[in-house]
Amino acid sequence: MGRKYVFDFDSTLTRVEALDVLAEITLATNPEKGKIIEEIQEITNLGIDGDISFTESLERRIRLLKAHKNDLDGLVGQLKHKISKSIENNKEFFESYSDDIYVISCGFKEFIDPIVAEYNIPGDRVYANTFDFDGDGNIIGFDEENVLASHNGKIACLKALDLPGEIQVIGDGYSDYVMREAGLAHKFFAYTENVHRDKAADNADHITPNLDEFLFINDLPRKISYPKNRIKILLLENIHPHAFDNLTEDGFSVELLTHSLPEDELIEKLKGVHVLGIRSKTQVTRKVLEAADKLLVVSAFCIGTTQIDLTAAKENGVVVFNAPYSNTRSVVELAIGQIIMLTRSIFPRSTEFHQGQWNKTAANAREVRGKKLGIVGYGNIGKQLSVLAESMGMQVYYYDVADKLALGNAIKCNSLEDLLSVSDAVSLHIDDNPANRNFIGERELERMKDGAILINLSRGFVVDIDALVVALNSGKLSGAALDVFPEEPRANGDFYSPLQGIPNVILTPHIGGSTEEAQQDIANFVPNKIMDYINSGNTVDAVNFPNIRLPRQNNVHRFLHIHENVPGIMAHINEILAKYKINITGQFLSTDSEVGYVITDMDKDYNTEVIQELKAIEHTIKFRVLY
Ligand SMILES: NC(=O)c1ccc[n+]([C@@H]2O[C@H](COP(=O)([O-])OP(=O)(O)OC[C@H]3O[C@@H](n4cnc5c(N)ncnc54)[C@H](O)[C@@H]3O)[C@@H](O)[C@H]2O)c1
Ligand SMILES: O=C(O)CC[C@@H](O)C(=O)O
Repeated sequence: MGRKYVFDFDSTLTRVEALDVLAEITLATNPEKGKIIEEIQEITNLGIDGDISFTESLERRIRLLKAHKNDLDGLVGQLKHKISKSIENNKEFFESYSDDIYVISCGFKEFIDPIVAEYNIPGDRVYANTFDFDGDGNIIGFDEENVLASHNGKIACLKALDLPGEIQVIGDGYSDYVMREAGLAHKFFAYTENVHRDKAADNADHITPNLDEFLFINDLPRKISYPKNRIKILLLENIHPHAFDNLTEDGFSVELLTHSLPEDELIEKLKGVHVLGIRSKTQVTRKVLEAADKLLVVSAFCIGTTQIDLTAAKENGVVVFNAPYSNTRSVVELAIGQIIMLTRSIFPRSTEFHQGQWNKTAANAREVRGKKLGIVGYGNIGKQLSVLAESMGMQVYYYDVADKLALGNAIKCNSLEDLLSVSDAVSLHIDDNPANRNFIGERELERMKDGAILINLSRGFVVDIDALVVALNSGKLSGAALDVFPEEPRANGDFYSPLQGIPNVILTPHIGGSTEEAQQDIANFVPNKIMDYINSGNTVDAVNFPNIRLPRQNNVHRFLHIHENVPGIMAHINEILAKYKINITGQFLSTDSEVGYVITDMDKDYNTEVIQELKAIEHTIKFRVLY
């Protein structure tokens, strides 16, 4: 007398409408294939939404299909590979609840039975239409006596079944919903994993984006403890749409905003959000991190992370990732372009021309070949610039606070002063450490060669802008290119800089890393880090957290425990695990001076009360269960 689960087949158990797949098979060589398939899909949708009678929809489609009995084997073969992802992942539910699961479909038993048999659903619990064949095996129609061939046939079918207990219907179409409307089912779950039909969703008791959510709501056995659609991701600052696609494809609920948000709005928007994605504008302050009680990850879809309070993030158990390499080549290419443009005084010539002036002159126009380029910060960007600049015939000098090996013929300088005094062009590529504020000021500019050029593609606060204005106006420097500024706006619009209007100064709005290639690469790299952490607990490449690379584990449960790094926590965790007689199959610990991160893998069967005890350990920051 327990609960019964009534599943639809097409677009619910499978990702597709089976007759559409059959059409692809039977019309493979038909020159009108595209048109006919479109027509079939239109008719399917009209039938599903109840806009034409189902019988009519079926008759019209079968006529267009021109299918043969032999085509059905091919169809079944293809459908086996088109089972909905979350259905495939939750075979355990179909095994454990086999006796309570029914399929009521307006499709055909000839292809449904062999598919659902693999999910423990026998043919006698599959209610569907059957084909009529002629003597040569051609499909010429269907059994018109079957109630499922008629309008609202599912209602008649379920009524005739007269199932005891609570009945829950899971389907994507209006014909599934009507069983609930007719009072024959207790609940209707609109299944939107493959298709979102407004009419079904609007009338549903629950919208279930996958089977995980359905099983979670009903507390049924399932592959993952917490459905991914419940994990909310907020992406700000116009992050490349590939990131949205990658994360939604993995099942997360993602919201994409084009701009950054100020502190108060961010706090409000982060309510219930588990992952925040930003670029360089959004300030993720301590106040934001302390208010965001659900937040697990902040991801910088760029290199710099000083916009995030990394210490506060760590103290709140929030892991921070970035993309340290993806946009480096784009920055280097821009730097090369700027070195050439400034050395040739191209921008003044271009500006004059735009104003109607033809000024053909060689004054202040030089080749870069043989000139000396001083690179400050010989990291991922500085080193690549070194190689490209050398290949253009420049002599490269570099200075870095860390000991860095020279690439090619580059010459290491022992002090910044040495580099400044020798370079015709100085390019800044130091990191965003706050100690680098006003790194280049009046004194450093004074040390530069007369007529040299300065390029800053690192961080705005690194250069004292007022001092630079003086150096440019006095002719001490012959040009400059700036892509980054001490204060940058949150969104596109008006912007003022005292550098505006000074000749031979190239100003760009922080676009060093803004190329299609870089943004696409970031949109693949960072979501992988997010998914790796959320799905398995990996913190490899986290910028503020002890790094753990976990082995892939099958058929285990995983506890993730983040705590303040004080003595005795590990022992305490293991005491509790021992008390509950938990069979540990793997345990990993990584700490830094502030936090400890312990991952424990264990056999699947355990007393869930252990979770409350582990959460209650003093100094616990965050606790998660994965399986
Ligand atoms: N304009 C853009 O759109 C854009 C795009 C990407 C990166 N960036 C910025 O470019 C900078 C460099 O990026 P990266 O990936 O090469 O970083 P990186 O960390 O690989 O390299 C930075 C190097 O600077 C050195 N350094 C730091 N402070 C120094 C100092 N005071 N004196 C000398 N050397 C110092 C470090 O030791 C390191 O080797 C970062 O600030 C980054 O945020 C800007
Ligand atoms: O794309 C951005 O917003 C920032 C680019 C750059 O400054 C970085 O830190 O990678």
